[in-house]
Amino acid sequence: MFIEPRVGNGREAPHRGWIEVVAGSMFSGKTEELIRRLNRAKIARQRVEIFKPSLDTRYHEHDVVSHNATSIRSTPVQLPEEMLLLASGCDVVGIDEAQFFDASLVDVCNQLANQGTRVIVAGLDMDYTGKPFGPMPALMAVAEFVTKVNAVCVCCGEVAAYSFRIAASEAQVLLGETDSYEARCRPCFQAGMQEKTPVVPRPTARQER
Ligand SMILES: Nc1ncnc2c1ncn2[C@@H]1O[C@H](COP(=O)(O)OP(=O)(O)O)[C@@H](O)[C@H]1O
Ligand SMILES: Cc1cn([C@H]2C[C@H](O)[C@@H](COP(=O)(O)O)O2)c(=O)[nH]c1=O
Ligand SMILES: [Zn+2]
Repeated sequence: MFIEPRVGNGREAPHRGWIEVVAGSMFSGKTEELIRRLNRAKIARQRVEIFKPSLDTRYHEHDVVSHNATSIRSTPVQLPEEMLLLASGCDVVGIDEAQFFDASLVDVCNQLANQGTRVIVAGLDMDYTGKPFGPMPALMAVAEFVTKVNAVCVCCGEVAAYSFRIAASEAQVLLGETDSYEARCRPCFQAGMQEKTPVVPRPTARQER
């Protein structure tokens, strides 16, 4: 479990701004962990703002909702820059589904942290092909704290770090849940990807000539 960092060393003015990233596959508990940290900040009477990309309307227009139905009020935004205005005066900013934002999210998070805001970002580290997703790798590089969470493989019960797409689309962005994705461990993900790869017939000796 993530323990909230203490600020300052007692000898100088404490510095409060930093970036935390919660990354992992689908169903790994990223949103639950984000909500847990934000609720604790609220209990500590800190001013909290939560954002999500406006394209993610799967469960609710305004709420961030986990697969386990826990939820928290959020503001959908199209561009990361909108957060700078909307979050002015906040102690803590939470961002869910960060993989859907463009690269400017990294600058925006840095700006917020530099001005003293605690920024907590949750998102998919990899897309359905196993490639790094959107601004997530860059955010993990600049963050002070990175928590990687895993799901349970639906095929074998092992630790699942991959989101395997069972729907037919090859677009990088395809909103969905268990209808379109499965949490899978490395071997089960690889096996599934191999099954998807079309078999190219080997040329016969006659065709090779
Ligand atoms: N394969 C799975 N592995 C782990 N949790 C799962 C799985 N399928 C469904 N869940 C549920 O999803 C919850 C996590 O949801 P959520 O926080 O929304 O994950 P994420 O944001 O990473 O997609 C778990 O507490 C559990 O109830
Ligand atoms: C792997 C993958 C996922 N998506 C979509 C599917 C869901 O709508 C979100 C992830 O939500 P979660 O809170 O992490 O479960 O992302 C996608 O568009 N492309 C992908 O490759
Ligand atoms: Zn498996």
